[in-house]
Amino acid sequence: MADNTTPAIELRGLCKRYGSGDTAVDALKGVDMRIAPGEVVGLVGPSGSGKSTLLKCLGAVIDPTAGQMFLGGEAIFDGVWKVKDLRTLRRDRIGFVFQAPYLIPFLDVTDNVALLPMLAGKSNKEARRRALELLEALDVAHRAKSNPALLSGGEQQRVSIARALANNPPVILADEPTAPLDGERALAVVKILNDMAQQHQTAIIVVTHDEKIIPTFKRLYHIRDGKTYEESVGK
Ligand SMILES: Nc1ncnc2c1ncn2[C@@H]1O[C@H](COP(=O)(O)OP(=O)(O)OP(=O)(O)O)[C@@H](O)[C@H]1O
Repeated sequence: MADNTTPAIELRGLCKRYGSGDTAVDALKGVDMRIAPGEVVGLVGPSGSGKSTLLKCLGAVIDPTAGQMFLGGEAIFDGVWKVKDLRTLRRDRIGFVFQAPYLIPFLDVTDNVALLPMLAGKSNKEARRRALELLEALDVAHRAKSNPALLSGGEQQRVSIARALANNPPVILADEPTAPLDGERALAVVKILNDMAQQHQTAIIVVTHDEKIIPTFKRLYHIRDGKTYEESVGK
């Protein structure tokens, strides 16, 4: 990453300890990371190495124990949370894509995507316009009025990506987003994430075990025993 860019995400010495005393587990032991706006990086590591813990800290779902986290140059954690309203931080500044799409079954596809902008204060009409624009971009607009359960796995995952992008967050955290998809669909999802990152200058971290997509990352972070190691693949 170029040194003169303010990173979209920066971690300095991030630590997470679960529990205390004899049973304490140090899941993150001083993690450093810098990710530029528009960059998509992979995060790989064996089971139990700390991948989920890192995403949960970054997503403000759990509290780190020590270290610093910055979003767009702003310290959001520095030993303690520096932002008062973590719910708003999660809603407006971080998009999540999970292994399972977790679409709401009683809302149609458009409303699944429009829900977050509505919660963020957009009018119904504006939120639905934004949702349709994203569904169009993700090539799933023909399913806009469908019940999500009727979509294929690949279509559902594209809808969940549209939902993650709906509030235009500067950061997207994707946890095994291609795990249930076959090779072609997995690569299509990675291409969408890369295109979206470029178009919107979104920084994206993709946690993955998926051998099909690992070679597509220009930068990979390996995590082992709570420490990260960077690999520049230089595609
Ligand atoms: N709530 C918790 N309480 C105590 N220990 C935990 C908790 N969550 C995770 N751990 C421990 O922290 C370490 C890192 O776990 P984490 O789930 O972050 O790994 P991971 O790399 O995501 O693993 P996987 O690929 O299997 O999902 C492991 O030793 C795990 O047992």
